Amino acid sequence: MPATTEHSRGVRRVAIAGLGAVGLRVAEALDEGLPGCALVAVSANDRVRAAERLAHLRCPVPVVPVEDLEALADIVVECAPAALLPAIAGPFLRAGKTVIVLSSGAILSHQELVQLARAHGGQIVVPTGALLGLDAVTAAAEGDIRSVRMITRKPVKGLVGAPYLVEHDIAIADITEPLRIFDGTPREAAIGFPANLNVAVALALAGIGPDRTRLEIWADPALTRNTHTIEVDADSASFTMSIANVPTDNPKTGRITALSVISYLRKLNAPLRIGS
Ligand SMILES: NC(=O)C1=CN([C@@H]2O[C@H](COP(=O)(O)OP(=O)(O)OC[C@H]3O[C@@H](n4cnc5c(N)ncnc54)[C@H](OP(=O)(O)O)[C@@H]3O)[C@@H](O)[C@H]2O)C=CC1
Ligand SMILES: O=C([O-])CC(=O)C(=O)O
Repeated sequence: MPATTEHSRGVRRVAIAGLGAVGLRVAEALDEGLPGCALVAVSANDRVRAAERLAHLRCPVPVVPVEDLEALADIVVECAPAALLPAIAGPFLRAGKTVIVLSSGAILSHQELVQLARAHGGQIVVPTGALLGLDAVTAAAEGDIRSVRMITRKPVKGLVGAPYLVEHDIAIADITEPLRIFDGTPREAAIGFPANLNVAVALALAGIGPDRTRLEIWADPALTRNTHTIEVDADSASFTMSIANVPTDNPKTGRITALSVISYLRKLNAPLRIGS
C-alpha cells in the first residue's frame, strides 16, 4: 500500500463561526490560500451583512446558522461571542472533529466540552491568540511550575462595559492615571471580563490552572495597545515576556489574534513546522 502523503490526505474543510475582527481576517487568509485548507462556510449574527462582507473574496462561501456548520466542515474556528461556544463546539466535538476556540474564557464554565472531545476523539485547540509564549509555558508545565503571574494593561476603550466594572461600580471613562481595576485569578476574570481576558484563561490552561495563576488588570488612559506581561517561575526556567497588541476595529481585540489562527492552520500541512 502506498504511503499517505500530504497530497493524498485531502483538503481540510474549514468553517468560521463569527465574522468580526478575527473571523473576517481568517476568512480572507483562507480565501487567499492556506495549503491543505479550504474555507467552506461562515456564520454571523446578521447574515445579510456577513454576505456583503464576504463579497470581495475570490470564492465567497455560504453564510449559515451555527447549527448548520458541522455538516459542511472538518474544522470550525470559533470567534463569536463567548456565550455561543457550546452551540458552536458541541456538534463538531460530537463528530470527533476539531474546534479552534478563541473565546477561551468560556471553556472554564463548559468543561463538558472537554469531556465530549475525549469521548468522541475530537480536539479543542486554544491558539496563542493575543498572547505569547504558550509553547514555553506548556513545556515548563511538563516539569514543575512554581508560579505564573500576568499583568494586563489596556486602554480604557478596551475595557469599558465589562461586567466586573459595572458590578463593582468602577468608573474608568475619565481616569487620568493608570488604575488597577482587578487583582485575582483567571477564573474570576473569565466571569468579570468575558470579552477581555481570554488570554489569561489560555495562559492558565497552559500552565498551573485558573485558580493558581495570578492576574492583575490595569486601565491605562495613556495606552493605545492592549499589553500583556507574563512572568513564569519553573524548575526548568524563569521567563518574563511582554506583548503590546495593535488593536483591530474592535478595540478589545488585537490584530495578532487572527494571525495566530492563520499560522495554526498553515502549520497543519506544513512540511517544516516551527513551534509547538
Ligand atoms: N483568545 C484570544 O487571544 C482572543 C479572543 N478573543 C475572543 O474571540 C471572540 C471573537 O472576537 P472578535 O472577532 O474580536 O469579535 P467581534 O465582536 O468582532 O465579532 C463577533 C462575531 O460574532 C458574530 N455573532 C454574533 N452572534 C452570532 C450568532 N448568533 N451566530 C453566529 N455569529 C454570531 C457577530 O456577527 P455580526 O457581524 O453579524 O455582528 C460577529 O461577526 C470573542 O469572544 C473575543 O472575546 C478576542 C481576542 C483575543
Ligand atoms: O484577551 C483578549 O481577549 C484580547 C486581548 O487582551 C488582546 O487582544 O490583547
